[in-house]
Amino acid sequence: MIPVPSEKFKGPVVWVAACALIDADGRVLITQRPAGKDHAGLWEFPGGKIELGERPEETIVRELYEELSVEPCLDCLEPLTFASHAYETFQLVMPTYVCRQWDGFVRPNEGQATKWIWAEDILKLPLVPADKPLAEQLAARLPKGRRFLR
Ligand SMILES: Nc1nc2c([nH]c(=O)n2[C@@H]2O[C@H](COP(=O)(O)OP(=O)(O)OP(=O)(O)O)[C@@H](O)[C@H]2O)c(=O)[nH]1
Ligand SMILES: [Mg+2]
Repeated sequence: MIPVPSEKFKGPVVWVAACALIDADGRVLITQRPAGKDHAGLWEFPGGKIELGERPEETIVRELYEELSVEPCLDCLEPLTFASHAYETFQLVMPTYVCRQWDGFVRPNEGQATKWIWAEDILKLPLVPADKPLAEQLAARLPKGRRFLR
């Protein structure tokens, strides 16, 4: 069920871009928000706020390098879906991609925990509130057994 914002809700729209990296076996990278950030301790897909003048794909390339030292292939970012969620102070809109090709190895740069996990197991983690539909989409698109997108 999608939460409907109350009519009194006046918070700004915040645009964020996120990306599920998928490894050769079909596992998905998920990261834990570090202490000091909102939703600390909850799990999310790597990414961040879209800056002025950026395409969401460029945000992902920048954020994944800053946060994890990996460089996703810009042309390999495949749109998955988007999240829309009314937080208390802002309305999140978050285009979300998948990517299966990148340069480098995951090295968390912000002290955040990371996990490579099967899509269906993501739903067992405490997720940031907007992310449950994203995890459900991924679990639906990555078949069980051999887990390939198509
Ligand atoms: N990266 C990311 N942010 C998410 C997800 N789901 C979700 O609600 N958010 C929310 O989007 C907001 C912005 O994301 P962020 O904190 O990653 O932004 P950022 O990397 O630019 O961080 P900064 O503002 O500390 O530099 C946060 O309130 C975060 O909780 C998600 O799956 N990934
Ligand atoms: Mg971030």
